Amino acid sequence: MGVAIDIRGAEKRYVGRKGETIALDAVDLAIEEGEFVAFVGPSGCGKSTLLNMISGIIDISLGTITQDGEAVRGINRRVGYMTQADSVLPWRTVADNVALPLEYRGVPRAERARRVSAMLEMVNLTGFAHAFPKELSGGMRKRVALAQMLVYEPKTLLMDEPFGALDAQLKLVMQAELLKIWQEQHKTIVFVTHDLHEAIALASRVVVFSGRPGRIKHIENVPIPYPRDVFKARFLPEFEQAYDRLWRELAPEIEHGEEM
Ligand SMILES: Nc1ncnc2c1ncn2[C@@H]1O[C@H](COP(=O)(O)OP(=O)(O)OP(=O)(O)O)[C@@H](O)[C@H]1O
Repeated sequence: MGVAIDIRGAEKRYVGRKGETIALDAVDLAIEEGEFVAFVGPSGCGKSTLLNMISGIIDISLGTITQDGEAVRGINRRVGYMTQADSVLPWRTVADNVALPLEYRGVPRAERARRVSAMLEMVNLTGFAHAFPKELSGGMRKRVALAQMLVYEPKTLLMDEPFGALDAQLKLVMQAELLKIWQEQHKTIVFVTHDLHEAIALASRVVVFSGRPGRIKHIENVPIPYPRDVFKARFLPEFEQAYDRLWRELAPEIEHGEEM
């Protein structure tokens, strides 16, 4: 197993009307192939900025990010990205939404149909191929977004609070499904969340960012073996210990809020 994503001295400065904002400062992190890493930190510490830089949507100001040994320049085609707002189009059916990334890549129609139906089966949406997004529940929409991200088989998944809007029970169901997919398909996952329980239940490492400018403050290895049961994991003593350590690191950052 090698390094999937290598972040070295990463810095991001935004220049706006009010002057310059240092969103991220001197971030060093190597994410191994097949790892599940969670990012936590106060609002505005640059978590989304870092995902955007890994995906190549925005440029890095200083430092380097490499994916599979190659510097990320421009859109990074090796990652699948699920942002907070899902990209499900209301005028397309579920199947046509899932097919979208394959259409962009010029995959022929027959192969598209085959891959879309396999993907819908994987996310338990087979009976909804011809439904429109407005006919779906919140959880089903998330599954469409998940299928859309997975359909072109990226090795690395970037997920920015993908389950943030779901109720607690549905969140657990989606977490369990994601862990299953991660284990079956040997993906590398970088997962941003505000929910410490979610970070510990899913990730092998939890990275805590400080308030702005975002720096890595602490990295916690979660000593809970896989396969994990997200429903039961939180009752393990290892979970509670990890939670205590992480909360001690995170709480002061949240209390200080953003440095204005
Ligand atoms: N395009 C931009 N122009 C100027 N400043 C920006 C821009 N995008 C983000 N910022 C600033 O950079 C900082 C980091 O933002 P970012 O969205 O990455 O944080 P975050 O940790 O993902 O926050 P949240 O948890 O609230 O989603 C914030 O202070 C934000 O205001």
